[in-house]
Amino acid sequence: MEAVDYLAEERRKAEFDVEEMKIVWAGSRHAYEISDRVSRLVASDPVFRKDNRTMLSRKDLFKDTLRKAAHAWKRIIELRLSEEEAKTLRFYVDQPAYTDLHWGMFIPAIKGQGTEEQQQKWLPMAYKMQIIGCYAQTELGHGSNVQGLETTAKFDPQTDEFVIHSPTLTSSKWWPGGLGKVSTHAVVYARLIIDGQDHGVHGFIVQLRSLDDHSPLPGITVGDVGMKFGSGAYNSMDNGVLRFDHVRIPRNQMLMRVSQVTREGKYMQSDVPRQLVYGTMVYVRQTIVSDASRALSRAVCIATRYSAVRRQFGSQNGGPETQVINYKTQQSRLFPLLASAYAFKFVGEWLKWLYADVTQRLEANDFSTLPEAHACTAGLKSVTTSATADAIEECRKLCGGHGYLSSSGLPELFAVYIPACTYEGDNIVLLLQVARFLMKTVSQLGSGKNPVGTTAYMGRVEHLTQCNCEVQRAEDWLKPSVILEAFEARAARMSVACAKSLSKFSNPEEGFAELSADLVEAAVAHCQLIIVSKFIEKLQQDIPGKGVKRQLETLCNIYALYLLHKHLGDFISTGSISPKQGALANEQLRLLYSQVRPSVIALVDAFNYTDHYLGSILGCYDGNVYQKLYDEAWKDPLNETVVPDGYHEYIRPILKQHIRNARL
Ligand SMILES: CCCCCCCC/C=C\CCCCC/C=C/C(=O)SCCNC(=O)CCNC(=O)[C@H](O)C(C)(C)COP(=O)(O)OP(=O)(O)OC[C@H]1O[C@@H](n2cnc3c(N)ncnc32)[C@H](O)[C@@H]1OP(=O)(O)O
Ligand SMILES: Cc1cc2nc3c(=O)[nH]c(=O)nc-3n(C[C@H](O)[C@H](O)[C@H](O)COP(=O)(O)OP(=O)(O)OC[C@H]3O[C@@H](n4cnc5c(N)ncnc54)[C@H](O)[C@@H]3O)c2cc1C
Repeated sequence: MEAVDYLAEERRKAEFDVEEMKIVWAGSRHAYEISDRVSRLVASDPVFRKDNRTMLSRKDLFKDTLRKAAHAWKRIIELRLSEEEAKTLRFYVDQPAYTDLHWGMFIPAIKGQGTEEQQQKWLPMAYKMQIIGCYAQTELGHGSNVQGLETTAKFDPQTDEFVIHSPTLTSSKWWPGGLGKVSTHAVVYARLIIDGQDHGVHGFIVQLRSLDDHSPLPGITVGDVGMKFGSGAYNSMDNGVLRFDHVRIPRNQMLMRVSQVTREGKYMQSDVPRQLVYGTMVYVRQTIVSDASRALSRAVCIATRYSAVRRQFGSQNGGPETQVINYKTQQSRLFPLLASAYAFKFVGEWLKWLYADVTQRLEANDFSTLPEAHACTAGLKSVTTSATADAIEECRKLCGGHGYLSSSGLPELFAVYIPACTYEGDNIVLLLQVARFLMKTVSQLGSGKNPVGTTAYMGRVEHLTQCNCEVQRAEDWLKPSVILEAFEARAARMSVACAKSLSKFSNPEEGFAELSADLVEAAVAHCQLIIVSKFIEKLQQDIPGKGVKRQLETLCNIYALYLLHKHLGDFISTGSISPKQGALANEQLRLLYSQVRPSVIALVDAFNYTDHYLGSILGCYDGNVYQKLYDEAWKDPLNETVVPDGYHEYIRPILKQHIRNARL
């Protein structure tokens, strides 16, 4: 059999209806149709070509990004694309650009923190891209500690203006995407100072560049922070540095939904919580969870298809060697990642719902679910991005040597993805926020206030800290109630243990710092419980299509039992399960790998990714890997000449040195 036929043969083995699974993956038939149409539109447009991206110089890459962003905007207008279609277009264009921050943070910041009047003034211009904005929060000296920002906004009652200033080197804004070379405006986070009194960090709309010739306005120093990790990758983005030298803006450019400054310089707070100033981050963290499933599914699609094509060892009587996907070690590394991609997809959908719900409540001045929304977005952002970053690297290794080639698509995907563990909140810092939320929840148990939402399980803490797992045979691990209780017991016991240890410290903050590593582990256990439980909830829905639900059940079990195996120490040391039950879970996991094996190619086909989007020779749909790798090699600039540039200067003199030496 030719390499090109391997995937066709695999597709024949699928035990479910792939077309129906495509709809489940997309979220709805409507979303599937949009995704399918727009991905083909992008793939067939030469402006969106990206196969040469990693070869471009920084300047050429940046100009290419500007061209793509302008072309995308033109197509959005010409084709009258809806918001959903435009977002899908951005996703398939697959090149980080200033527009991500304009649409993803600048506009949401004004929507979430601006008054009605401010929204009416700024949003129409932003929607038409008559102004382009970014989100300027982080500084050279402070990122995680938002309260520690140094930029100042002093109110000048004489002129009814704020004076924005960078008092120190460390107060220089540093990192904001789109700031370096493109943004005309920014939402700038600065300390509000009135009459010498510091009112903490607030958001201000500041114009940075002229709308006529794009030059920085007086008092503004702005530029790009420089090359980042990897070739291509996030270097298409102009992450920027910005300093203010007493820049004046009108008073009405402070975002005033949360607090206001009057003409007389009086500081007033609305009855909305101060934390709404952080609202844009909650919004973006929620979108990052869905992005994790996209990046992970892309890497998994590449590694799965290649693993079915690649053969090593095991040839019998001159027959073909074994497909590497049939090695149990390959399966135990790859299949949990496939299951994780589906798990992150469904938890991302749920988080989107949670965010919509909290937004609706906020509009009605109900702030009760804000702390949970913060904890869920922070925790799930952290857990899904860390797992995805590790998984992309694992997929590279699963593809052996060829995974290290740029044309595999994996090195660039890794380089572009890993900052997700840092931006929108360093993952450890965010898990500590979840831990604070959990410790608060535990401390309130027994106070008559029942925990709700994702911490509702804590309401059964007495049972969960005493219950015994009922598993006696491997197949008992297939019961959703058994899996759920094991994950709930582990999470509850880890939180309770941390709370007990904390109570021994006379200074709770000192205790929190001392125990922070354990607290992070408790937070991870809680977040993994959320992901597992949302996957199980998804399966309670009506899911049509032959064999679709069954495949999803298998994936859900793989995801849960893989986590259980990986964190066996937690489960056993908390007494949530016994060592024997841990061994039975692993036995069941092996059986599940065999069960899902015939369908794995179809399960990655269900992502419905075009070859253009995947950007990988190893992952192409037809599986014609070797011919494509061979052809691609000859396109490298080094192969433009047979004898390389530099031969006469640097190679020939070495090769000929014996002649020179002989003459001496
Ligand atoms: C191959 C091509 C592929 C292309 C792929 C491209 C993909 C592109 C996808 C996406 C694009 C994304 C682009 C990303 C751009 C990045 C942007 C940024 O990074 S913006 C900057 C983000 N910065 C941070 O996240 C900073 C992190 N720090 C904080 O959030 C906070 O300071 C804190 C650490 C959470 C809190 O610190 P602190 O302890 O000082 O807290 P306080 O401020 O005192 O507040 C304490 C109380 O407030 C509650 N709280 C905190 N945060 C929130 C919140 N966000 N919402 C609600 N409540 C909050 C906290 O719980 C405390 O409550 P109580 O205990 O007092 O009740
Ligand atoms: C590609 C990229 C794009 C970005 N885009 C933007 C943007 O558009 N706008 C913007 O404003 N910002 C942006 N940022 C900045 C980003 O939000 C910050 O880098 C991020 O919040 C982390 O902050 P930091 O750099 O200060 O890390 P630090 O907080 O300095 O982290 C350094 C180390 O210290 C640890 N640490 C810090 N605090 C604690 C603690 N309390 N307890 C335990 N450990 C701790 C961290 O875990 C980490 O290991 C971007 C960053 C990147 C990389």
